[in-house]
Amino acid sequence: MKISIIQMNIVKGNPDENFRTVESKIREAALSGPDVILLPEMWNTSYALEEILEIGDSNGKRTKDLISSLAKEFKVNIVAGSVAAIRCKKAYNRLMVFNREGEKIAEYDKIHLFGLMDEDKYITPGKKVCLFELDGIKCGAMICYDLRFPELARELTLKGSQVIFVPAQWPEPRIHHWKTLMTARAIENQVFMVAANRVGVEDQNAFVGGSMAVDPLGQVLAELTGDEGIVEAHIDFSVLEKAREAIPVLQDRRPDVYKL
Ligand SMILES: NC(=O)CCC(=O)C(=O)O
Repeated sequence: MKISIIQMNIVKGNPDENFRTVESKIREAALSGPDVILLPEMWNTSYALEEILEIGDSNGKRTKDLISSLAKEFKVNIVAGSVAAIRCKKAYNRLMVFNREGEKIAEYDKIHLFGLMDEDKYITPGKKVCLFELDGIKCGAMICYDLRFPELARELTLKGSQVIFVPAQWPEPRIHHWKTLMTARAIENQVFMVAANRVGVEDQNAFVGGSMAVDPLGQVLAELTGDEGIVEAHIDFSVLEKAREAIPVLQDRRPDVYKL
C-alpha cells in the first residue's frame, strides 16, 4: 500500500482558500499513483472556533462533494483528514474517508477534545471509534490529541486495524511528544501509524510538520520536516506479521489482571 501524506499550511477562518489548496495538493499527490492520500486536521477552517458555526461545513457537504469527486477522478482512496462540520447547530471535528469509487465509507468525530486550544468549549465530542477497510486492509483512525490515549489505539488494534491514520495540528513546543507517541503507538500495538501534521503559524502556535509513517517495529518509513510537502510511505504488511510472530505482545496481554 502506497500512502501519500500531505503536509500543508492552513489559513485560519478562510475555507475558500483552504479548499483551493486541498484540491491542488490532492491533484499533485495523485500524480504518483498512490493507493491512499492523507490530509491534516481541521483543514477547512482551522481553529477559528469563535465563528465555527458560521464558517464550518454544513453537514460536511462541501467536503464530501470535493473529496468524493477527486477520489473518483483519480481512483484513489482518500482519508480526508478532518474538517469543522456543522449539524443541528453543533460543531464537530470530523474525519471522513472515501474509497476509489468516491463513496464515503467512514466518518469519525474526534473523541478527546484539546482544552489547550479551546476545542472543548466549541466542539461536540464523538462517541464512536473509527474502523474501515481500504482495498481489503483493515484500518483505524484517530485525530491529533487522541494520540495521547493508548486505550484508543489499543482498541483499534484489537478490532483488527493494521494501519492507523492520524490527521493533526500538533504545535512545535510538544513536537518531541508527537514523535515519541507515534513511535510508541506503533511499537506497542505492532501496527503502522501514518500521520499528517500541518505547518505554518496560527495565533500563538507554530506548527513544524513532522508528518510521518512508522512501521510496527518503530522504524520511520517516511517523514517530512518543517515545510509544506508530500511524502509517500510504502507499507509492507509482512513486516507486521513478522513483528507479531517475533514478539507476540498482543497474545501475551493479561486482560484478566488489568482492564484493557
Ligand atoms: N489539535 C490537537 O489536538 C493538538 C494536540 C496537542 O497539541 C497535544 O499536545 O496533545
